[in-house]
Amino acid sequence: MILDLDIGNTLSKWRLKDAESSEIRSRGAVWTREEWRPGADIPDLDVVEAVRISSVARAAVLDETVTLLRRQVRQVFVAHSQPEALGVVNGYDEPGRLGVDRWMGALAGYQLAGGCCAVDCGSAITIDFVLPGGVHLGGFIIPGLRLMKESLKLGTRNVAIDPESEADALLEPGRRTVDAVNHGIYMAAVSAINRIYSEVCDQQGISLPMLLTGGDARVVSRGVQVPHAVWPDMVYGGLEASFPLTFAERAGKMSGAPRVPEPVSLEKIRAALAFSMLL
Ligand SMILES: Nc1ncnc2c1ncn2[C@@H]1O[C@H](COP(=O)(O)OP(=O)(O)O)[C@@H](O)[C@H]1O
Ligand SMILES: CC(C)(COP(=O)(O)O)[C@@H](O)C(=O)NCCC(=O)O
Ligand SMILES: [K+]
Repeated sequence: MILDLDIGNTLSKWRLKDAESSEIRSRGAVWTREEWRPGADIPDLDVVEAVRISSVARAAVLDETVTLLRRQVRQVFVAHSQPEALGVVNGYDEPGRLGVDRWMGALAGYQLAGGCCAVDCGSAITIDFVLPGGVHLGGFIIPGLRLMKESLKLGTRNVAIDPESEADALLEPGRRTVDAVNHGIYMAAVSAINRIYSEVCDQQGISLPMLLTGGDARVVSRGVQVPHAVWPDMVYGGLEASFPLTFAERAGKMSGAPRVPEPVSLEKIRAALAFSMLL
C-alpha cells in the first residue's frame, strides 16, 4: 500500500492506495497537530510500503511525521517546491517559498489539462495560473471561508455554511448575523475567484480550464461562474506525478482526475469583464 499525506494548516488528509491495482482503499482526515498516532489517526503502517507527503504545516509537524514514519516505512518521499518540475516553471522569485500544496496543484493541473487555473479552497484560498507552455505565473492568496469568518469574531464561527446550500440563497442579504457573515464571506470568495480568473485570462490573452480543490471546493464551486471541474485529489495528483510508484502512475494517470472542463471563449470572458466595469 501507498500512504499519501496532504498536511494542510487545518486538516491532515490521508489516503491509502493499492500499489498493484492503483485503487484507493481508504481515506480520512484529522486535525493538523504535532503528533500522529498510528492506528488512531492514520491507518496501520504495517501494510504501507511507501509514503508520499505534501505539508504546509510548521516544519516541526513535518519533522515529527517523517521521523515517525521512517521507523516503519521503507520509502518516505517528501515533496518540495522546486524551480522547475514536470514541464512547469515555478513563477516565484524564490521558488522554494511557494506553498508545496500549490506547487502540487500546479503540477497536477498542468499534467491533466496543459495550462490551468488551479484553485485550492482550504484554510486559505489560493489561485494559481499555469500557461500551456508550463510557465507558472504565480498566484493569489486570500483567507479561506473559515478564516474570514473567525477573523470577524462575531460568535458565528461554529455555524458553517451548509455545503448543500444553493449559491442563489447564499447571495441574498442576510437577516441575522450568521447569515450576513456567511453570505458575505461566500460572496467575497466567489467574486474574487471569478474576477481574478477573468483578469488574468484577459491579461494573458488565453482562456484556461479551471480546477478546484480543498475542503470548501464543493460549496465554492456553486458560485463560480466559469466552467470548472472539482478535483478533491488534486494535491495527491501532484504527489503521484512527482513520485510515480504504480504502473498507472508511471503512465501518467492520476487517481480521481476529472474530465478537463471546456473553458469559455476569451471573447466571452472579456465581454463579461467589460460589462462588470460598466455597472
Ligand atoms: N468536515 C470538515 N472539517 C473541517 N473543515 C471543513 C470540513 N468540511 C469543510 N471544511 C472546510 O474546509 C477547510 C479545510 O480545508 P482543507 O482543504 O483541508 O484545508 P487545509 O489544506 O488548509 O488544511 C476548513 O477551513 C473549512 O472551511
Ligand atoms: C497559502 C497556504 C497557507 C495555503 O495553505 P492551506 O490553505 O492549504 O493550508 C500555503 O500554501 C502556504 O503556506 N504557502 C506559503 C506561502 C506562499 O505560497 O506564498
Ligand atoms: K489552500
